[in-house]
Amino acid sequence: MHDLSFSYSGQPVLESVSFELKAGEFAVLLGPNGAGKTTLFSLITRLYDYRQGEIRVGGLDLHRHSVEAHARMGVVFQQPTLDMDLSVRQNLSYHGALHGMTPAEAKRRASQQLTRMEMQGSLNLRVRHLSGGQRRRVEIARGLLHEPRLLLLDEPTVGLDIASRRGLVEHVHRLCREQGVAVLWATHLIDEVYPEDRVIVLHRGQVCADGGIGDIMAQTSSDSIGDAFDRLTEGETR
Ligand SMILES: Nc1ncnc2c1ncn2[C@@H]1O[C@H](COP(=O)(O)OP(=O)(O)OP(=O)(O)O)[C@@H](O)[C@H]1O
Repeated sequence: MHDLSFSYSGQPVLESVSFELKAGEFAVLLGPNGAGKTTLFSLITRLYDYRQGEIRVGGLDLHRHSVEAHARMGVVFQQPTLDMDLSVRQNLSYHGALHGMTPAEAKRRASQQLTRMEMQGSLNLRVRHLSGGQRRRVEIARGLLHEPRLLLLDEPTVGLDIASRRGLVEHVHRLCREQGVAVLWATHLIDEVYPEDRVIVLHRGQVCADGGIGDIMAQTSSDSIGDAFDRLTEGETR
């Protein structure tokens, strides 16, 4: 994205945000509450429209090629969006149908993605009967069903216990390595950052740092990544 700005009723929330992700890159969009992470996701997914700046997915401009650009991205929203009374299979089949897959193709891909998420045994279970961590994994499997180039996750570990949180962070890092999909993971939790991740720090609607952990520590003359974020966000990340 390039020079993206957005306001709610005249109140600026994003100011000239620019960054680019490469295939297979895991980028953490790190910012305290209210930094503008969800707003940024809402613009990429076109829940809101933007007038200033440009967003491209796989080279396609989101305004001019909306349908094709959306076919190239998978999204896990902050609030769960699975149908609780349908089975995992039915939730995934419906998503597959929306992306033009035949039932057989959707079934094959669902079983492949669920196996990757170590959830193959849950295909016929109702979502209501799954734990919070399992539901999140199903949402990720659904987000990857149509083989997008970009996977967006907005604070996907909210409400999960520590073990489920760690498991999910590990799973998505592995998927990113194995499938070459670019991942944009929004969070305010420093401990979800892996040493090799790229970190884009968003503070009050602006990107105030972008790079590897080592670069960001050097830029801020900090001894630890926690210290660096405190300096960049004036202590709002904790
Ligand atoms: N629909 C809206 N109308 C007006 N202001 C909004 C709206 N949604 C968000 N905001 C404001 O925009 C700013 C950015 O909010 P946003 O939800 O994008 O931040 P965030 O980084 O995702 O925070 P969180 O971690 O709490 O989800 C906040 O000041 C918020 O109050």
